[in-house]
Amino acid sequence: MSDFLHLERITVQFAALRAVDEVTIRVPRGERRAIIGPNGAGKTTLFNAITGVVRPTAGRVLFDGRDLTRAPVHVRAERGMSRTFQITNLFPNLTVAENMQLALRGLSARKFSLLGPAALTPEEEERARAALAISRLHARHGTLVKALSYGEQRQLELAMALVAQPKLLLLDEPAAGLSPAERVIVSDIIRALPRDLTLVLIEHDMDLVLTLVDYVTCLNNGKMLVEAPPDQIRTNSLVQDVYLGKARHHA
Ligand SMILES: Nc1ncnc2c1ncn2[C@@H]1O[C@H](COP(=O)(O)OP(=O)(O)OP(=O)(O)O)[C@@H](O)[C@H]1O
Repeated sequence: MSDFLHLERITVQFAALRAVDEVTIRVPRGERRAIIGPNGAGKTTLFNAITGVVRPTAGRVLFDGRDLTRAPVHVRAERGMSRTFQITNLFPNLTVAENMQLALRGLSARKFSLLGPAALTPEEEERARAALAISRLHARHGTLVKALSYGEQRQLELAMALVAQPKLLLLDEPAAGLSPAERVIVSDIIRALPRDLTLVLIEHDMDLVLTLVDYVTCLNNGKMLVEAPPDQIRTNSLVQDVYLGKARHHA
């Protein structure tokens, strides 16, 4: 079977720094993949190269049978990529439902209408309802975003990414800044996502991430360090060295 997402020798150079250095990753359809690595390893830059925020200096991004290396962000979104961000991207003075409506507008040609916000079609209503249900926010649809807990705001970001009905969902540190109880909720939500949805996620919390994914790519200094299933990553001496090495460095 051909790879669903194939990053082929991706290099991203910022002046003298190679933030990503000839990284090749193949993710089959339906796989859940984590990208881990210490601070500055190149995880976010690689994510940005996948979604089109950053143009690789060299290499190719192949997705669902197409070469999207030069495609702009919106074309990748149309082809089925959706992502969440580390920083929150919501409208705090609008309700959950209104934020969902704006996410849907962003996907629709009607976003350029001069006639003001048209009502959602029944099909869009159903998509919003389903995305909120998966993200366990269906009971909060009339709540202002600023009245949500931080964890619920992260759940709403997930719902806004899901409403696009993506084929590939990219999650940028979904558990960052969450309390232990909120982490449990978010990881349960991720675990319960449809199995045919391909997931790539960056996460610093190694204990959490290793329970969520099928396969792990560990980067260090922009380079591929190790690729292995979670149980092998836990005991891998190279991975332990880069994490413990950084921990000693920061101590
Ligand atoms: N736009 C940019 N211009 C210059 N250097 C950059 C830029 N973006 C990232 N870098 C550098 O590239 C390297 C990789 O950064 P990146 O944010 O991809 O790492 P990361 O693994 O996501 O780190 P963290 O876990 O801290 O978020 C770092 O040295 C960073 O300072």
